[in-house]
Amino acid sequence: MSAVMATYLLHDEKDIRKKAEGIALGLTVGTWTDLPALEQEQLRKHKGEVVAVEELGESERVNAYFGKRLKRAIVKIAYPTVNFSADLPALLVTTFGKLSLDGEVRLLDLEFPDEWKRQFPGPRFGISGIREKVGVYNRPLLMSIFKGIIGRDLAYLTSELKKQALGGVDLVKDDEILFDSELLPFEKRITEGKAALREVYEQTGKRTLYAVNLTGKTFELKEKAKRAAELGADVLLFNVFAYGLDVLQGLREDENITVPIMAHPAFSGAITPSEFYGVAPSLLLGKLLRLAGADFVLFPSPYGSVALEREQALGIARALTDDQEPFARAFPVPSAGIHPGLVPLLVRDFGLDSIVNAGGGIHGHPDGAIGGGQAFRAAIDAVLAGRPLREAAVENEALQKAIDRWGAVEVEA
Ligand SMILES: CSCCC(=O)C(=O)COP(=O)(O)O
Ligand SMILES: [Mg+2]
Repeated sequence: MSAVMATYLLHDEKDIRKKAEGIALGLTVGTWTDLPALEQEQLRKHKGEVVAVEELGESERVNAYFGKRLKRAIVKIAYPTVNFSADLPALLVTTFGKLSLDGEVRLLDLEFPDEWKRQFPGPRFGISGIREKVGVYNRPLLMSIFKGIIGRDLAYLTSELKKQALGGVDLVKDDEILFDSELLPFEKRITEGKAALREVYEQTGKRTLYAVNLTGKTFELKEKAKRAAELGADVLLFNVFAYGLDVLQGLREDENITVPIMAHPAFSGAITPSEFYGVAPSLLLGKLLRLAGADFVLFPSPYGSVALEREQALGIARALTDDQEPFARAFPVPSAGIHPGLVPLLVRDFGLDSIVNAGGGIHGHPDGAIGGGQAFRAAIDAVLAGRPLREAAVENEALQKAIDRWGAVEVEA
């Protein structure tokens, strides 16, 4: 029988096995033992199965509602795929729909049969396709984020874009809080942004991509994205958790929108952080975003200003890049509060196939965005050459200034 396996963390259930059986039945056929034999036979192929129950110790933290630590157990339940259609809303409602409202229960993972998974698109471009677009194959990519753009005009945007590109970044993205305005209309950001980046390319030979924020009402997004594709947009930034995973998939699958998609984690913090509730980050930001078709996924790094536990951040990156999956690999983009002095940690943890991404760490450089980009590029080169940042900074003024400002973390070889 083809089934999706869900792994949950349950808390403080007096009889965990009974609770697990209740979930498996409640989310599939309803009652079971009270049914006549014939009905049981008819419903057998639809019935959820409790596959494992493993009791653990107490929770790490005190639960705010109960005011105490809670007993925990891992429970695995198999849901027959015959019960639901091959789309993410059906999957989520089956495995964690009303269950997400039912006390201290957290969804840790979903495992899919291969043939079921293959009904999803995965990233259109993935890591290798994006590398081809920027022509960079041998190092982590560098991305900067527009800051201080709200309330400015197109002339300001393009001059800031040029500075970031001149600093040597591979991509520049809109901040996720930049929405369309009269001063900064969507289509003009694409066309004028492209022209600005072409100028820099002609001057330096360095190609830089611009990720424009695709925003607005859900049912207008596709037309807007199609127009972006016609205008030659490089990348679409997308606040996927404000819209839903299925909207991302809809954009990815549209053959008139052959533009890479960069998923931003805004709003996912409403779902992932609790030890007791919600969905594990590796599943939501890793496995499901890749399944739905994100080419890049931003998430909080373990070191910056909005930190995620290291194991959780690594779990997201693993889910995005695991080469056993039948999908293109997606770029992990650990973000928030990143400065050049953190590059050794980022490369140690996320490797070459990742993106170093910074807003304040680029624009806050004493020499502005050009110096910021140069400092990051020098830091990346130093780490790949196995050199301590402070040693490399002796020959690189931009890196030295960044270290003077933010410090540097060295990592044991
Ligand atoms: C929480 S991951 C997204 C990071 C982000 O959107 C951002 O603007 C980071 O900016 P910073 O100045 O902290 O690099
Ligand atoms: Mg941001």
